[in-house]
Amino acid sequence: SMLLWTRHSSFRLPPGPPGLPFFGIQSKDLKAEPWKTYASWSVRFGGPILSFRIYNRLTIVLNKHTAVHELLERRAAIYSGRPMSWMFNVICGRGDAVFNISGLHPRHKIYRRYLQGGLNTQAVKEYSSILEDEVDILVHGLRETPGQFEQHVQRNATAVIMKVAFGYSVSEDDDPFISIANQSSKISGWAMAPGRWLVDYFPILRFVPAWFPFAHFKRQGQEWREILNSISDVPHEWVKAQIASGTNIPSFTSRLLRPGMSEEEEDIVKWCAGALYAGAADTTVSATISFVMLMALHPAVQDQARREIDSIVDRIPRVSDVDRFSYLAAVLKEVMRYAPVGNLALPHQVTQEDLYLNYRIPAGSTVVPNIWAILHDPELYPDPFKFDPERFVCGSEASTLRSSARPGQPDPNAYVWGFGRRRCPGIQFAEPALLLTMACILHTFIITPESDTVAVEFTTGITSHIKPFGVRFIPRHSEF
Ligand code: HEM
Repeated sequence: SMLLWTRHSSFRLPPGPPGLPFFGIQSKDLKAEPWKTYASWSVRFGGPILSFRIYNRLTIVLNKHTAVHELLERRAAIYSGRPMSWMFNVICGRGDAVFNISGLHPRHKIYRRYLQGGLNTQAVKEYSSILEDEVDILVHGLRETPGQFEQHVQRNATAVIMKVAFGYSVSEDDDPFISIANQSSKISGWAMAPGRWLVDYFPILRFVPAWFPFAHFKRQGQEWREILNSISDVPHEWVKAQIASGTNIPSFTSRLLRPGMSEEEEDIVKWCAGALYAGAADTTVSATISFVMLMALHPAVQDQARREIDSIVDRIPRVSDVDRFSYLAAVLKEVMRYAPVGNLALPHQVTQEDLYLNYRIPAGSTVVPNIWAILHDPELYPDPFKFDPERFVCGSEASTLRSSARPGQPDPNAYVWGFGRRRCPGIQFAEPALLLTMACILHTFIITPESDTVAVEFTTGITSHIKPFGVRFIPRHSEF
């Protein structure tokens, strides 16, 4: 096929499992924690990078930090694409979304500029009161109904990003914007499921007319396209109506909208605001859940973090305090290392044929960075399955959030946010937001497991977290 044709054809592809003729590797083989499967293939087949096929599409997995730095960062000019999903991008019409658009498309640069403008340190200061109001609601919820811990964390993440993106206040239950957002991410998950849609592998099928007996995918795709289009307009139109009636509160969208904007410019604002929800909701929830579970399992770490917070503030922490919590910053790094939110980041696509360590990387291959394997590489992180924030404690009083890790143990921030031109644009927002949540929870509660015997297991998905087990939130003070 086109994909495997190459001018470096005398060089071998990276090693990997051959899979079945025609089918290649089947998606069911990658159902549970595929990052661990990929890491084990590196041992079995040898070498820091692997390749395997699903139908006719080649995936290259990067299991070593050296490969990730060399390819996704140093050679970012040709490694910043996204794999083409015919079902999702073309038939469902989502190709212009920030996450899906090619890094070579001129719009990608504009998106990144808008996102950086709306999520930098200065902008985050303007969102402080949103974060603080919402974390107070979270802490109150944990006090009232600790058994619904996951729902409280989910509500918090959603409410924060809806207010930041659109100035919209989420209501108590059955919020229409939340059901829209959930519907959209559910459909996206189905439409992007690898191996599910033959048209992703044999794009010629997209020309099959929708009435054709086996063209279920096409009728399904057209239906999803209409739903996705109409629901991504809802919050945007809501902001415009608020602005028109003079009742809007400042948000990412309202700051960028100007009278007389072209349709094209408005479309860009809409896709960027939509990406905020998609980028922030599940990631923040995963990190927070893993943090709570790890605190329940590691009381000494929990105590030390709380002593630091108590020594700095004698009230509920605020955004302006979080830079001073250096041990807590080390805890966050270790949570993200031990339980990475995105174990495989998002797949990149290489847009030109390349050669690495004498392996050929054909143009169009999907390139998957195995962040989990890197963060559990014993050469970088001795005893990698041990949870230990001391790895990242610098010793100096002046150490801050952005200080680098102790020599020898690289800062996980170099990996957990992805790579090169596609690196997460939400870091400067996500870090203080997470530190605030962590500090407020530890200030208010002591977290203990309900049972002495709990096994640490992880969920599988684009994001992953420790599977919640029963925990108690024991209040340290009575409310006011
Ligand atoms: C714990 C929190 C978070 C983690 C671990 C995280 C991680 C990531 C990762 C791994 C990627 C893919 C990078 C790549 O392709 O190499 C990504 C992309 C992205 N993230 Fe985040 N993220 C987090 C929070 C956020 C937040 C809060 C926002 C927005 C407010 C956000 C917005 C985005 C966007 C828009 C992209 C797509 C960038 C592109 O395709 O060019 N993320 N993130």
